[in-house]
Amino acid sequence: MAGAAALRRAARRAFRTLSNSSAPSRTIVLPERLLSSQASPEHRPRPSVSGSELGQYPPERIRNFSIIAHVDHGKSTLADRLLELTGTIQKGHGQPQYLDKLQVERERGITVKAQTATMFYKHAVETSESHVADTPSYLLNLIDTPGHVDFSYEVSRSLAACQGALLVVDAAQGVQAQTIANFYLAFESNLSIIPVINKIDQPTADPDNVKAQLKRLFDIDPSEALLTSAKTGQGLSQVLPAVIERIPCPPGSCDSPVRMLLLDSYYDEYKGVICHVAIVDGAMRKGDKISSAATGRTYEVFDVGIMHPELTPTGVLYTGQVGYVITGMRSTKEARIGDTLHQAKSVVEALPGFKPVRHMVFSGVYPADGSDFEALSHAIEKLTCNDASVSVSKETSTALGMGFRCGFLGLLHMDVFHQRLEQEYGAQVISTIPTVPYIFEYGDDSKVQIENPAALSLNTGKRITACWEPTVIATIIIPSEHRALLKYRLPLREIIVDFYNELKSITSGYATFDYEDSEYQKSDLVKMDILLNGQPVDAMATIIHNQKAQKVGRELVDKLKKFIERQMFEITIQAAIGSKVIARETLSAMRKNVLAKCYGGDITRKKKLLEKQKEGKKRMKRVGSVDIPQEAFHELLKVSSSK
Ligand SMILES: Nc1nc2c(ncn2[C@@H]2O[C@H](COP(=O)(O)OP(=O)(O)OP(=O)(O)O)[C@@H](O)[C@H]2O)c(=O)[nH]1
Repeated sequence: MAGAAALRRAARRAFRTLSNSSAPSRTIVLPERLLSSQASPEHRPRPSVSGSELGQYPPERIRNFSIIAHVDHGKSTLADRLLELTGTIQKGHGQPQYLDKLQVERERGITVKAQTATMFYKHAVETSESHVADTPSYLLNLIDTPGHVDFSYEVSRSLAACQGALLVVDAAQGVQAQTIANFYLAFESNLSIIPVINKIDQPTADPDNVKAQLKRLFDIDPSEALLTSAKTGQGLSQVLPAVIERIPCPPGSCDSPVRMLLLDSYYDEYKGVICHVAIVDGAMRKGDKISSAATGRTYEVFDVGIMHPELTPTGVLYTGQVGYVITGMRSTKEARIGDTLHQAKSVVEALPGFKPVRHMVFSGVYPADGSDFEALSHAIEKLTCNDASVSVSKETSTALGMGFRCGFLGLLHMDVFHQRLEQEYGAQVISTIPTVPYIFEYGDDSKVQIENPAALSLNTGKRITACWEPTVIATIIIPSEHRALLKYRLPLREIIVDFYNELKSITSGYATFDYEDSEYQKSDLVKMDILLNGQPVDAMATIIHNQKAQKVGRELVDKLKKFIERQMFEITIQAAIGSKVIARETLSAMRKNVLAKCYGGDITRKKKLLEKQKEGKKRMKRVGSVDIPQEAFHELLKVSSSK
């Protein structure tokens, strides 16, 4: 039987080899510098903005708005056009979706992180008496948000800094699942919603049909819809006037002590923790002392400014403005998202903050090489500064050593987190089978939430009396000629793998899907262990429905047999529930006498062959008795969740 350490080393190396060989090559795209001597004056970005300039924008001349939509309906492209229109970035800056700054966003073509940009815009107003055009200047804060359901937490946080939202809908696809979800997020936050029917340049665009959908589903007056093409620029000139005329200015008292909402934070290697804030009352200046309502700690304001669209120091931020502040915070544990920062020593009422995040999917994250644990720990700490919606706690696996149990908002979020760990911090990781949080109740009425199946001990002497699993309310839109909108309650476990892909494939890519978390439901669940040569591989334990266990167990061992390489000795692969083995496969040994064909006494040739055999032994030692490629975990999950 292989020792735990050997098993651990084996698993790590096998994962690393596989992940290296299967990793697609990636191109690093770095944001271009904006300033260009070629830019025409109206398109040249402002190199700096002074505090006195900012002081010319009282709340009445400020509008804070988000762009929300279903995935790919054109939010980031529309944001580009608005940034160009206001001269915030140079026209044809050569980098589409400018606000999608992360490498992972550029590679996947999706927004995962909400981004704010401050724009200055002169608004022409016709006065009723003289018809003379007046052009007061406005300060507009635009927040581009992600469309994918996993990142709706980013959307709801962004909306807290806004009084209005542009609800972008693709003119050909019409209202989709996330259009509905995002509409309700904005509606429940009491925001003024401006419908923007985008992509009207497409041959299949049908804006009238989309207007009818907006009326039917959200009671939006068709005359309120703006028709645009973020691609050709058609209709874009109406967007910012509508923002100014239809979205209210931010509330707040200019004369009160400063009070602001901490919207987001991230870690910069050179500057430390950078907090994005929305100033609700008063003003914040460089050198001021501010306190956190959550921790009570006081900090000095080292730098303050706006995102224009890069960090632009202004020395001050006034009521209603959105910008950044750099203090002496050392980690984002100090910068709690949703916290109220306020003038030190003043007593202020804390702002409502945000709903706590609910983690839908948990998975173990381990260093591919055990000696990299400290480096991985550092990388995770820095990345969670940038993505505070991930929960992290240390855990130890017999198979994989020391690592972390991380909670994510969904599978895409998990994937993106792993990719960012690799790309931004050079960490090579092994992730275990994602699982959902189950609740188990014991005979003594105690309950335990299980985020790692291996942690469910059946030998506590306590009898499990009930189990619950999380469910979601899924919304599926099938744009067939009858345009069906389906709503189902589904176990969360059933949708975390492949559900979306399968839905897309059976509807030829037309169906869209969104879900919101719902309550826990009672379920008949069991823990299934996978044993290799009699030793349970904790990282492969799963919790599944009892009635599926037999079938899934058989398929799991079958799959593993295909993944595990033959060794110099026999390997048994078993699936077991408690002490009962429900499926078993045997991988026969591979035998070879390397010197069998070596006649005569050529010692160098013999040596070579023996060296080669040593290599083989090394691999055997390395493997212990098990070779588990990373993909095996995902394949195993597919088996266990799709039956
Ligand atoms: N034809 C046409 N294509 C557009 C228009 N606006 C955006 N697109 C294209 O639609 C695709 C998606 O655009 P994005 O701006 O990335 O969409 P998004 O809503 O920000 O996407 P997520 O951030 O992933 O939710 C890109 O290929 C754009 O070039 C438009 O008005 N007309």
